[in-house]
Amino acid sequence: MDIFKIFTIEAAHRLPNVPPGHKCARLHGHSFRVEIHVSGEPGPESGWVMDFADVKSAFQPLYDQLDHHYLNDIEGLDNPTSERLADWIWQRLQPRLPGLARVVVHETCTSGAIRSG
Ligand SMILES: Nc1nc2c(c(=O)[nH]1)N=C([C@H](O)[C@H](O)COP(=O)(O)OP(=O)(O)OP(=O)(O)O)CN2
Ligand SMILES: [Zn+2]
Repeated sequence: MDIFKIFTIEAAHRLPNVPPGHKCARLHGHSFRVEIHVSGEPGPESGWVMDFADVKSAFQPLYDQLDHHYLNDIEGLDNPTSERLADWIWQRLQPRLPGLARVVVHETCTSGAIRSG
C-alpha cells in the first residue's frame, strides 16, 4: 500500500541552461506541489503505513530550505528543473524516511517530474 502527503512550496527560479530566448531563462516563480509517497503494509493495530505527521516531520527540514527561497541559490539546485528538484528531494529524504517510494514535483498544473527508487 502507498500513502502520500502533499506540500506546497512557493519559490522562485530561473533555468540557466535553456536556449537563448527561452522564457524559463527569466526569473519567475511557482507554487510547486510536492507529493511524498511512502510504501509499506498497514500495521495490524495502527491501521496505517506511517503517521502522516511523521512524513511531515521528515520533510520539514527540506521544506524550510525550499519554501520562499530562490532555488538557484541552494546547493545542488543551480539548474533547478523539476527533474533536478525531484532528485534533490529524493537524495536527502530517502535516508530519513524508510519506505520512501516516490517524489512527485508539480511545477505547474500541467507539468512536473517523478523520482522513484
Ligand atoms: N523537462 C522540463 N521542461 C521544462 C522545465 C523543467 O523543469 N523540466 N521547466 C520549465 C519552466 O521552468 C516552466 O516554468 C514550466 O514550463 P511549462 O510547463 O512549459 O509552463 P507553462 O505554464 O507555459 O505551461 P502550459 O501548460 O503549456 O501553459 C520549462 N520546461
Ligand atoms: Zn519554472
